[in-house]
Amino acid sequence: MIQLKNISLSAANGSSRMEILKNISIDFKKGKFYCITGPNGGGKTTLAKVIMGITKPDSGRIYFEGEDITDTDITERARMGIGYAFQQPPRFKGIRVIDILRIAANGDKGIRKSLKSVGLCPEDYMEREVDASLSGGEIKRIEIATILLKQPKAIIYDEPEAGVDLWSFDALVDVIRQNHTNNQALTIVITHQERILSLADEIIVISDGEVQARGTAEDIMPQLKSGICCKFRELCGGDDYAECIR
Ligand SMILES: Nc1ncnc2c1ncn2[C@@H]1O[C@H](COP(=O)(O)OP(=O)(O)OP(=O)(O)O)[C@@H](O)[C@H]1O
Repeated sequence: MIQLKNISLSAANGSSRMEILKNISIDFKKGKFYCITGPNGGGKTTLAKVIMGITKPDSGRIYFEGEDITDTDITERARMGIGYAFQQPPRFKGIRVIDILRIAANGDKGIRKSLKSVGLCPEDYMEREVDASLSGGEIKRIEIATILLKQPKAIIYDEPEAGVDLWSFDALVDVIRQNHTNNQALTIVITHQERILSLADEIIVISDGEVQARGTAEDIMPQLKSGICCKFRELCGGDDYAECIR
């Protein structure tokens, strides 16, 4: 459904250039649940931004449902049915929560339900502005409600757990899982959380701009836990993965 072919990207680093993504090729299949994990700074968010059309790769091609979308931007990709929940969602001063939900839903249908599904009381939030007054966890949940209303064919969540309290986290994981089961959308979650990783049909480990390992949760989880996953032992100095990313 989404195919990445030989994606490379570098950025200026003083007088030289730093390779952020190194020749990444991944074929994300329709209806599957993927998790992308790996150490901080490994290239996960950059890869998500390349898929969404926020960042253009130096080389390589991106395909969606067989169509080459490399030269399209985020608006076109969203229109085609690719949704992205930012690691740090943007804020819009002067725009109310209900306004962005209405745009997503193309009307009022399902708005209240979507807010409730992410654990927010509609009465408390619909008239609030999507500005700095919302906490990190609140804006993250509102963004997820927006994306679920759009019902994209493919959804990328960038660390949905970030800033969300433990109790709400459990509910949020259920929302992501249920949406995946009900809509059979392609789901890609960038995460460090074992609870989400364990839901994956496939886990892709990205470190140092490269795919270091991939496989089922059954295959990869024990490797992540014992720190023997490819370069992790080297990166962690022998500590286990959980310690490495803490
Ligand atoms: N525009 C840029 N210019 C220079 N360096 C960049 C740029 N964007 C990303 N980087 C660097 O590329 C590397 C990968 O960043 P990225 O945000 O993709 O990592 P990540 O795996 O998502 O990390 P985290 O788990 O902390 O979210 C980092 O070293 C980051 O500093």
